[in-house]
Amino acid sequence: MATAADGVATTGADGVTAARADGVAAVRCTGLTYSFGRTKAVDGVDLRVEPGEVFGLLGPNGAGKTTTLRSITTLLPVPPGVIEIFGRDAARRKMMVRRLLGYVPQQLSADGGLTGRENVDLFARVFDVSHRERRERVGQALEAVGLAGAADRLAATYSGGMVRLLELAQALVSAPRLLVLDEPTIGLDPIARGNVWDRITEIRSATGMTVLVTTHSMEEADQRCDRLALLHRGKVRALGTPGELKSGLMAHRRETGDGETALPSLEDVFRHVAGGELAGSEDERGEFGDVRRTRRTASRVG
Ligand SMILES: Nc1ncnc2c1ncn2[C@@H]1O[C@H](COP(=O)(O)OP(=O)(O)OP(=O)(O)O)[C@@H](O)[C@H]1O
Repeated sequence: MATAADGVATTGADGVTAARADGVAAVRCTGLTYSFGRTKAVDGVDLRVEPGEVFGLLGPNGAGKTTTLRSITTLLPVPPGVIEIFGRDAARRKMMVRRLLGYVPQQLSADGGLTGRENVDLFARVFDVSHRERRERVGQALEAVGLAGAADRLAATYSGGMVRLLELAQALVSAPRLLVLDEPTIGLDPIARGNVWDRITEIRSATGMTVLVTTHSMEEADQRCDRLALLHRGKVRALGTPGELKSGLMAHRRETGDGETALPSLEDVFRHVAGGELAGSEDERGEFGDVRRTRRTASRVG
């Protein structure tokens, strides 16, 4: 199984290989550590996300995924030399780094009392999109996520899937090079989930944008991500393409002769890596697979 945090993806958008030639990573974390009081949320994470890839961060509840994303997006303070975004130090050049990023947090970032267009326009102003370009960029972002027809309706009337797409448009309006998504499909039904991912995939293909995403869905991770890192208790426990992770576990099983010969699933890999903690779905830290959380994006807009 691939465990080195500096592994290189073998799959990705057409632009990836060329973009890698200059050796500058989209995201590079070196020994990222972050504590909340006595809780070490992230504990020495090394990560390298290549330009143009869809990189998934997985792990049980409390593994440190959101803290990692919030550090990368400069929302949490990190010392110089720990995080670089496209070669820029996130601590020393915070504003420059922020201009390269689009971020869709877990928490609701759309205002139900505004129309879809007004919501996206608000983000365009916050991200300092020039007045001259703003109208066109807002229209393009709404078009890219398939909300052009609903743009002038109040967001409060949107379905949960439409709200998530609106939040995606908000993050896209500044034309970021790195799109950071914290559980973009949580609380959505399978059709809405597929729709959100289809849009992300289309936009990535059209722009060559790098996507860093957290998800609890093994299926999404397997089908939609070029490479994955499994976080557990604040550390990277496994890293590689979905295929590498699965074949790595299969090879390990053969070596240890545990009798299981079928190709493991991604969930098997994570159970193997995180051990018994993933088994009890009632355990707050161990919950995995389909998260049975009650958060619903639509009701949050209300
Ligand atoms: N603001 C905070 N104050 C105190 N502790 C926090 C805070 N945010 C996170 N933590 C703790 O840090 C650890 C990592 O949390 P984090 O939210 O990064 O995990 P996660 O993998 O994103 O979990 P989830 O899948 O539930 O979103 C947990 O133990 C959590 O309780």
